Amino acid sequence: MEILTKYFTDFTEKQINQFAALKDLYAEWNQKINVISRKDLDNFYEHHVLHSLSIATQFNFPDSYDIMDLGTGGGFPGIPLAIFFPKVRFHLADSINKKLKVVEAVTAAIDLKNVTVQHTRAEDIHNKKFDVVVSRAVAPLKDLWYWSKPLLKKKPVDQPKKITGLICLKGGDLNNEIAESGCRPRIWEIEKIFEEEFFKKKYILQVSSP
Ligand SMILES: C[S@@+](CC[C@H](N)C(=O)[O-])C[C@H]1O[C@@H](n2cnc3c(N)ncnc32)[C@H](O)[C@@H]1O
Repeated sequence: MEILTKYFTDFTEKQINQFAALKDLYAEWNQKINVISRKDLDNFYEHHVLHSLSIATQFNFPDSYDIMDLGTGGGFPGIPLAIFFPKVRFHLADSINKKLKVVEAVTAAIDLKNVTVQHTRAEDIHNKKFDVVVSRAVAPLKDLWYWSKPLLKKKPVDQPKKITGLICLKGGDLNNEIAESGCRPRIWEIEKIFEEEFFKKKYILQVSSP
């Protein structure tokens, strides 16, 4: 937990309690349904929670936002972001239903009211639109953008600064992946935000809505 308060100093008591409860909840649920690797469980707050919250260091989502977490698995980055932005609505979708059982159990246990879940492939959602799609460790940028584009609200012409589009967490050498995607994402190096070794060569990418 200290690694969170090292970088974020304005949590409410409710947020502190919610973040603090996560580790035991995931340790317990992970024995039944594997959503995070055993090794990562030892570094749970750094590898999962802080990594997810890197997005919150660069984007201050307005309360009116609807955000989808595409391929949320056990709830990353969606659950940490939903705790961080308690008035923003988060829709966590995954194609594997049993992982969503973990999301439902965790959100219920910490009384996180701004999260909905959907068992679906992203490409099968046709009746919802979002201000932003977030995603971590799901697919190459090309596929993520292909799936996200129809799910995104159009960028209003009179609000050029509005935060829009696909915001995804990626690692390693991105040159080929970006070239193959045909997108021109904005890129942030997480190692410039958080000093821990884990964040070397990890990036936040944003492709704005058309
Ligand atoms: C490696 S896991 C990552 C889970 C989570 N985002 C995280 O970072 O811990 C990838 C997840 O993406 C989901 N997934 C892959 N393609 C998908 C799609 N087209 N629509 C919805 N979920 C998808 C998989 O079911 C899996 O749970």
